Amino acid sequence: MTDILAKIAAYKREDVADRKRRRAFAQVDAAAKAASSPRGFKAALEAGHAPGKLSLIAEIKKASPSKGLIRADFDPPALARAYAEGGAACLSILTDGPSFQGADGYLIDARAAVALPCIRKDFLVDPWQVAESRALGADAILVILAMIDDALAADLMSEAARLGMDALVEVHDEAEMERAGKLGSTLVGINNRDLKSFVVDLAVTERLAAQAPADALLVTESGLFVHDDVVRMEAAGAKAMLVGESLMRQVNVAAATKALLG
Ligand SMILES: O=P(O)(O)OC[C@@H](O)[C@@H](O)c1c[nH]c2ccccc12
Repeated sequence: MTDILAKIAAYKREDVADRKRRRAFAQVDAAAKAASSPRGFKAALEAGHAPGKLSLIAEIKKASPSKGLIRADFDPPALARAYAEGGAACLSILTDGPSFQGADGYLIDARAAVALPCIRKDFLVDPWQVAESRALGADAILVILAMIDDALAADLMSEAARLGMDALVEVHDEAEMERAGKLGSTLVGINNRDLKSFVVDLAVTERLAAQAPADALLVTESGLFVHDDVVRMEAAGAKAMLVGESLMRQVNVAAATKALLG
């Protein structure tokens, strides 16, 4: 059986080919350059952490392949405002439709509702998508090393830099952490979830943090539910955290965000 990442990569390549047929690169690039200025995603994470406090990237996610529907009452601008009120430093917005019930419009609408920097949470397999992300207003992109080779990762990162965006380079094991270092990543996310098996284990961050590039800002991703998890991840060396499900399941998202931050 092919894993979910391979399946997603296959439909993304088709989707990008289709989008490229409908829109020339020059058009996307012009839209990227005309978009609202990047808000400084990494800078906001740096400014937001202190001893005893991790910066929060709060995720707007309706559904996922591992959990199915997570939140039925789904209003991205209202969620963005609740996260901002709760103390998030940045937002993450899923734009992938087939697996996460996301949409490009959710990024546009959530970002317009707040002043926080936003990362487009999607699966990038072509530099064309980086300019598209900026055109949608994204302040950062996600580079999932489990999905692509180093040459493509380097292309995505340089395209992000060209457009003034940060790149969050996501790793899940030692080999990927080594690749992140060689790529010169300064914003590294350790995903506690194995995207192939969906197994989540906070010990992944504890195991890999020590191997992170010395000058990188370390983000722990996935599977954080309570403040004790946050304390544990800070002790492991994380400076920021990416949290979706546990906050998306709450009725009062602002209060839950404050409680998680402690
Ligand atoms: O909902 P969680 O367990 O708090 O996880 C959030 C985030 O880390 C997760 O959505 C994520 C991390 N990397 C990804 C890559 C693609 C899609 C989703 C993700």
